[in-house]
Amino acid sequence: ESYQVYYHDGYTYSNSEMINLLGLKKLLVVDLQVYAGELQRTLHKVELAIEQMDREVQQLEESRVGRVFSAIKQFSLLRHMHLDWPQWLRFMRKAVAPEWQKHAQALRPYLPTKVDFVEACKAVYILIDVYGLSVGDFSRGLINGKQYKSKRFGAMDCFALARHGFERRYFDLAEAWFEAIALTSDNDEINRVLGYSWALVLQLYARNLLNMNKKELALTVLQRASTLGIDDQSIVRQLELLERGDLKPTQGTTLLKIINFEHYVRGCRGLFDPPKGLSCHYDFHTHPVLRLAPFKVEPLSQDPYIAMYHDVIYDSEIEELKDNAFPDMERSKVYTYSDKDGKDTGRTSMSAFQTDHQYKAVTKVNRRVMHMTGFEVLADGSSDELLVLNYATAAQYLTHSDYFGPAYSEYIQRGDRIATVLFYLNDVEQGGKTVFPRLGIFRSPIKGSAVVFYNMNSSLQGDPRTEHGGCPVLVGTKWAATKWIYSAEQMFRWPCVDPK
Ligand SMILES: O=C(O)CCC(=O)C(=O)O
Ligand SMILES: [Fe+2]
Repeated sequence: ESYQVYYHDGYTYSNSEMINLLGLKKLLVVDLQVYAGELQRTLHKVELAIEQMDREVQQLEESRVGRVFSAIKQFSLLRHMHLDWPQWLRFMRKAVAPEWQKHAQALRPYLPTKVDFVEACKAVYILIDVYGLSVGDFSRGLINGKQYKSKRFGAMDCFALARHGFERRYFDLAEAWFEAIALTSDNDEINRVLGYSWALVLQLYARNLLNMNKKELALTVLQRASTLGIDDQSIVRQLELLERGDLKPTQGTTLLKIINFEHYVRGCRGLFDPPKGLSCHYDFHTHPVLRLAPFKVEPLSQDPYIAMYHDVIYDSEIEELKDNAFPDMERSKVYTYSDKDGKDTGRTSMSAFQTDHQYKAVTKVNRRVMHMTGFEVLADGSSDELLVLNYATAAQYLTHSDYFGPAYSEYIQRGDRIATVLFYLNDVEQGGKTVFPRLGIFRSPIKGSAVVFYNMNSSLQGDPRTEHGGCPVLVGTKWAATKWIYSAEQMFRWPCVDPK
């Protein structure tokens, strides 16, 4: 079995990149195994030598008591100390399995960077914040009342997340993560091998408590250190400083509050009321083929027009789209932000554009978009290529608009994104809703359905009410496909709308 390691700009929290990371881990474990084997053989040799030296020391000890060292013993000791010991000193400095160490070191550039790691921490914090989860429950795999067996954080995970919160001054959530460490079943892990110490954990925990103005509790935590058998000078010092009142609390903060964050969160939690006064209907008219097979349309909003279309993409097409897109998926970009590579923490999905005619499913889906909307999508510049998306657990697309506005460089030729068709390619176990915060509308993904919405008003200006987002996936993964349709080509297809 061989594993290929791909190097690219960072690891997103995503299925395809986790597969790469797993491959890397397997390679490194092999290196470490060989290293361990060599270490064991070396250890065995050293132990044999120690045994022998111990025996010699015993015999020399007897000579010392009698104060008679035979000429042989004298010579042998002198030779050993002069010739053997420099060898042993050299031996101790020598690397074990150096070529395997070199191999492992060479893989270092492929390890996730600080940026990747911070983004992963952020993703967890966003999940907790958006869904209002209890850190204690979440860390043990209890999510909205459902116990997930394989989803448990270890002590090191909880500590890393606590530290992230502490460093970013999210003291309340950090406290919950510090507490979660105690709930893990492997909390002896800290202190082992890599030199993390309980002393450090307790100090940061106490500091965090102080910042939350819980000085008494902070003192208790530090005092507990000695009963836990932790003997560390820095704890004693911190205790003194705290008792003397020399440590002052730092002001905390909360997670970034984006525009309409409150509404976004309400939508993601499914707390909006269902739309009123709209009823489902069959669409027989948008295209002649619909007379035979009408679409099932569930309107969500009349103005701006938003509707859910049911059973508009077949399972076989879905499989074809996913299979073809998966190997080409890259971190999704955001074009309207100034960030130069387009990578944005607000959009953490992976995606790949699929050219029309690249394979049958794309052609069929594009044609269906035309039947659903009555818009042209195949003519040059009339739409973006179909974008197949995968949101891993915790991935999301924060609130945004799909239109660009007049500053868009191709505004004159292409117009703007008049409509969006978003196909759902699977059911998501928990989370992953599409939310329109300003309109109080949300929808959970349903495999085979699509949301269709018009982004522009009847005078062809971007309609800010169409602002929407893809909520973080809480459990499972989310597959979707987006078709963005541009206005210029639709000149004669734009439905007449009653200006009210
Ligand atoms: O994934 C979602 O629910 C939203 C996707 C979206 O907004 C887009 O692709 O433009
Ligand atoms: Fe969008």
